[in-house]
Amino acid sequence: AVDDYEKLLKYYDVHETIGAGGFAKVKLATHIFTGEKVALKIMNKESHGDDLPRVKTEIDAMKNLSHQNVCRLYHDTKKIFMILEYCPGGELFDYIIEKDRLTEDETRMFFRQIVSAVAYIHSQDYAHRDLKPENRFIDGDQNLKLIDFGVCAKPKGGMDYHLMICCGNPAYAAPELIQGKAYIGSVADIWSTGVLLYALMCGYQPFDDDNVMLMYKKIMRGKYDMPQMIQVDPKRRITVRHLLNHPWLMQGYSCPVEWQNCVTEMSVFYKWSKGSTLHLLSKWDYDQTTATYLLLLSKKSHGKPVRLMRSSAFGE
Ligand SMILES: O=C(Nc1ccc2c(c1)CCNCC2)c1ccc(-c2cn[nH]c2)cc1OCc1ccccc1
Repeated sequence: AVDDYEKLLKYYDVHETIGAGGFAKVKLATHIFTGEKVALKIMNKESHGDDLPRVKTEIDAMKNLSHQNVCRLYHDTKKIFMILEYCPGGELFDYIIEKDRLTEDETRMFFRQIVSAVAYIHSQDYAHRDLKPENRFIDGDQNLKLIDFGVCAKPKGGMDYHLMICCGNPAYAAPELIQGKAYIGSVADIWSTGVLLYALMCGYQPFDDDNVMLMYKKIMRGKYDMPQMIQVDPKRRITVRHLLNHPWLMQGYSCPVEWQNCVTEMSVFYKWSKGSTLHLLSKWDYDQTTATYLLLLSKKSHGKPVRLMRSSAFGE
């Protein structure tokens, strides 16, 4: 690990430690060639590397996920050091605490980003399984970034495959998950996202109790009439697709939540498979495909919707 660290110092200036958790500590760093700030996550010695499946799960997942609301992994060295997207806003959890609770408009602004990230990872056949405010960081432009894919699942049999492992924070865990039943990861993610929405709006969790068993009873009871996300019956729970254009989420916005990243947006727009889109892009022919992709990236970096239109519907 020491020589790995030495190698890292050729490319990054490492600064102070800003956070330390169970598995790792996080230091601020600067990527020397670009001058861009990054976060350096260092796995703890004893729990380092591949003998901890969680680290491998997290790194493999982050390598397959590229989205404006998912924290980017830029570089990993043999599962000990991870160079990650810089999120100076810290945890959404702390943000809610210090603001007590958010206005409806601010909640909607954040929640659209939360739903966008969930829709995207589900479209890539990943279920996060530990969605909570602590796993959302705010970057320098008030964008939310989803982190911690340590317990995520990419079921071999696709998203309808039933999972068994019970994981995540009980306060955000779906009823079917805490009952130890076989559950569908993406459906359980919707429950957690519903609990998160409640916490954003109210400043406290819907099902809370110091006694975990009493909390479980509250979760099982459901306690709300006409719920769509914290719906106890997983079969009747709203799907993320229906969330994207839910009236409450559309209020004040002209369009449904964009969840595609640039490649998926292009493949849908051109009606190409993801594979051939990636192939055409990797040729860098500097033809209209290259232009479309680079201009879409530029739109995204300026916080504009990651969307392509056939007609000149963008006005001026
Ligand atoms: O960039 C990150 N954090 C971060 C960077 C700068 C600042 C702050 C925080 C807040 C504290 N004041 C200084 C400004 C940052 C990025 C990615 C990840 C990460 C991605 N997968 N796993 C971890 C973790 C990060 O941090 C952890 C943290 C540190 C202090 C508090 C809150 C959170």
